Amino acid sequence: MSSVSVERKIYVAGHRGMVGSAILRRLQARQAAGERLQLLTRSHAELDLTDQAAVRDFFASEKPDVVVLAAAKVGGILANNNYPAEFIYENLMMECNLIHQAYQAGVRQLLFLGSSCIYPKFAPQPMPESSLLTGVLEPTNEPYAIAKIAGIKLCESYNRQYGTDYRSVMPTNLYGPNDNFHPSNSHVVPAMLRRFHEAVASGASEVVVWGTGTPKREFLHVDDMAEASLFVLELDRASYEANVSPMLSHINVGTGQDVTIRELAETIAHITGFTGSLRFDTDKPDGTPRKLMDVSRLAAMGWRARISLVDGLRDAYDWFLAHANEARG
Ligand SMILES: NC(=O)C1=CN([C@@H]2O[C@H](COP(=O)(O)OP(=O)(O)OC[C@H]3O[C@@H](n4cnc5c(N)ncnc54)[C@H](OP(=O)(O)O)[C@@H]3O)[C@@H](O)[C@H]2O)C=CC1
Ligand SMILES: C[C@H]1O[C@H](OP(=O)(O)OP(=O)(O)OC[C@H]2O[C@@H](n3cnc4c(=O)[nH]c(N)nc43)[C@H](O)[C@@H]2O)[C@@H](O)[C@@H](O)C1=O
Repeated sequence: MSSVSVERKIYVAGHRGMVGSAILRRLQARQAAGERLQLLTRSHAELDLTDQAAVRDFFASEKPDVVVLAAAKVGGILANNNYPAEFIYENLMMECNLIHQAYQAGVRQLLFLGSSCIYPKFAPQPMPESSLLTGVLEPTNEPYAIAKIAGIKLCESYNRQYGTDYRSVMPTNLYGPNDNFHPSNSHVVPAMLRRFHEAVASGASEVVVWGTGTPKREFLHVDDMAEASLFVLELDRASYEANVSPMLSHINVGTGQDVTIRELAETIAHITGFTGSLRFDTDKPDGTPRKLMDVSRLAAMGWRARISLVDGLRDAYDWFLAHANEARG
């Protein structure tokens, strides 16, 4: 007897962003290999996800089976600190609209992307999922973190009350193709790739690095993140539920290894060919001293990161060189 697979209609929200585009690339590759998938996307200009009525109409007419929520107001430490109202308002609105309207339209499965900044500033290291809501948050990104925590709790609440299958992954700091290379609003990896590249091009003898250089961060290449996202989304429900609980259902995604910001700067100097000196601008915030993910929950489910930091940074830099004119920022 031949089995006929049912075509799934998957809506990737935020498909033009770094993570959404990486997830879309993987899904398109599977589609090209013959998998029965219908991929649904809308740019920000076509559908403003903070607009409740527009999101309601979109879900009512398109009725996707699965939603990947990779759209968000995103930025580095300074952007979070400078625009707290935008970070809390836009993220809460997008999450409420998408999760509620997905439920209303009968969406079976949804994957919400949060962030490692949901954990307390001084959480135990590495940070297990259970450290959520056990302490005070890092002030530079508290509004964004509160919105991300609300996203987790929205998914859990709809699951508990309505029996939906809405899952959450918490990525560590990400980087890779399609990143935002804005000089001041971006995250540290794209900011440094650009700044060191420009220093080499201009013959500058010094590059400024924000903060003291002592904070530690864990970095995951976006292709690993895309793979992990689809891995979690597609785990059968019994396996997923065996590893989570209804009120602690999110899953950390990372490499389980971190480096200091100084070490990151030295590695990026090497990759870009910068041989001058580093100057640490201690007027800029350090943020959380350390945020290393405990990735044992995801490892127990069967997924591990594959791309090393050096290989991943080279790939991101190659992408930047090839797309210098069109890169965001
Ligand atoms: N980058 C990182 O280091 C990390 C990211 N994450 C999370 O991963 C997810 C994806 O992040 P990332 O890909 O880096 O972010 P990007 O900024 O690269 O992409 C975000 C996407 O969301 C879209 N978007 C933003 N606002 C709206 C809106 N009002 N309506 C419709 N679309 C909108 C953007 O469109 P447009 O650009 O046109 O506005 C963009 O396509 C987010 O949830 C983020 O919080 C978590 C941890 C680390
Ligand atoms: C993903 C994560 O991203 C943010 O938190 P963050 O981890 O602090 O991320 P960041 O990449 O901006 O900085 C990491 C470290 O690097 C240092 N640093 C040095 N030089 C530059 C620099 O040139 N740019 C930036 N941005 N940082 C620099 C910087 O001072 C800090 O010590 C939040 O949005 C948070 O909400 C979130 O989710």
